[in-house]
Amino acid sequence: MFTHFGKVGELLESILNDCLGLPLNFLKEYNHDRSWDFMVALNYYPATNTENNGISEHEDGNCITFVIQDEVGGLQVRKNGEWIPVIPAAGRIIVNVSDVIQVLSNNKFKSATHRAVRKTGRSRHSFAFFYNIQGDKWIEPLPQFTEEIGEPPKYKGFYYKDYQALRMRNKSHPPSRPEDIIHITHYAISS
Ligand SMILES: O=C(O)CCC(=O)C(=O)O
Ligand SMILES: [Fe+2]
Repeated sequence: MFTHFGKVGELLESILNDCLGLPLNFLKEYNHDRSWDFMVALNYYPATNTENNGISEHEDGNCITFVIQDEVGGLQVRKNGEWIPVIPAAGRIIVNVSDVIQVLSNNKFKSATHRAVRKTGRSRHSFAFFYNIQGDKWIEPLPQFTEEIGEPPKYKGFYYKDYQALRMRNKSHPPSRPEDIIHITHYAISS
């Protein structure tokens, strides 16, 4: 299954490549190392009356994420400030664009803001596959979305592993102030 997801990721990446108008196989060649891909199984226990967030609002830090949720549902995506429930259906795979694509495309494609909300009295299970990029890759807005079209870059460049380390630190040493949690905006260039 893991290898199949990697292949589906490559296919989706090639579709994104075309949608972004990049040269043929550009993303495939840029992101050819599959060793940082990973998959997790998630269990969410029934919500209580006081707490129901299975996983709070966030964007994923990788390239493309696949989510498979069970029939209980609960995944929600934010669109124009509203939370839209992702209705579960057998065989359905949800695809989220994540932070690396947002940076490379200089915000042409946005990283999906999503969360999982537990239902009162129901347990929920999901899988997430993170199609990733190797840690030593330098990530910055591509010239096709900046200098070639006269747009300023919206992000400073960074090594992917440094961003991942900062995100891990969010978890191992959660900052007391929510505004100190590291998001991709950490690298944003204010205009
Ligand atoms: O459980 C889900 O439906 C989503 C999980 C998720 O967003 C994540 O692990 O990043
Ligand atoms: Fe996520």
